[in-house]
Amino acid sequence: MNISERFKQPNQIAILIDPEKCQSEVVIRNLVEKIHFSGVDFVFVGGSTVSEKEFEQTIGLLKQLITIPLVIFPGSAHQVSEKADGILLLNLISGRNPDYLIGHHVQAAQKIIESKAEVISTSYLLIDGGSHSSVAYVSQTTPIPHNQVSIAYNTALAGKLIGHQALFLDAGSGAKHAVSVSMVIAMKELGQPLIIGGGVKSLEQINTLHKAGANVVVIGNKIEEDIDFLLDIRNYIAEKTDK
Ligand SMILES: CC(C)=CCC/C(C)=C/CC/C(C)=C/CC/C(C)=C/COP(=O)(O)OP(=O)(O)O
Ligand SMILES: O=P(O)(O)OC[C@@H](O)CO
Ligand SMILES: [Mg+2]
Repeated sequence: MNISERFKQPNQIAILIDPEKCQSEVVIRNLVEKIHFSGVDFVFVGGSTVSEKEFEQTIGLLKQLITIPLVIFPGSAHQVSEKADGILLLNLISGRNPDYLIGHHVQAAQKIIESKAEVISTSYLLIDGGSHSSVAYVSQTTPIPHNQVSIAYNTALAGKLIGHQALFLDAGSGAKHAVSVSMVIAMKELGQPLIIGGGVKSLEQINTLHKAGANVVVIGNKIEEDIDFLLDIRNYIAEKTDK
């Protein structure tokens, strides 16, 4: 099954590895071992302020170690690699910065074709999560207010009409509040694979987002703070599979 087909499955989890924060080989090996044991569905790799060298080192090692789909979640054109299985070709359509609507894409286009990674064109909406996120800062864009479901819906609808294959709502790394259940439920109507991230720190939140219709819940910071959360995730996945 290719990645865009996999994204349509329910109740999935992706772990985000930010190369900027994961430089030691020992740390990465240990993390990958726990990720495999946990049974999560994807590893996403990317960050808003990653250097090319950090990115290349991390993706090179991950490619050797990872047995589940490795998907690039790039913050800039230099985060493209032939070593990944897929790449989220993000369009930051909650913002109005042309660099994040088409600029980085032009810079990356040749490298993406050469990489042969599966390209998943993705509407990327930044939703206010109660703290100023790195993505908002780097992209110099303003997130959609947390409770403005109709603005988010119309933005995502435009992305779907443009032809994007997936929809990613991100409250921003380390958000105080994850994307709301009412926003997730509203977005489900669009019938696109729905990826939700930012500020998810508990199994309860994962479960609530899954029940609301998120196909993929992305966890970044929580694993950086507490790697053993992957054991809790393992139990969560086992329980879901039993049902
Ligand atoms: C077309 C290509 C190849 C790149 C541009 C892609 C676009 C439009 C990106 C959107 C904006 C952006 C900067 C996204 C970065 C996404 C990401 C991986 C965020 C998570 O990590 P950090 O924001 O680094 O989190 P921390 O602040 O915790 O380090
Ligand atoms: O680090 P956290 O808060 O889990 O966020 C993950 C990701 O969606 C950020 O772009
Ligand atoms: Mg970062």
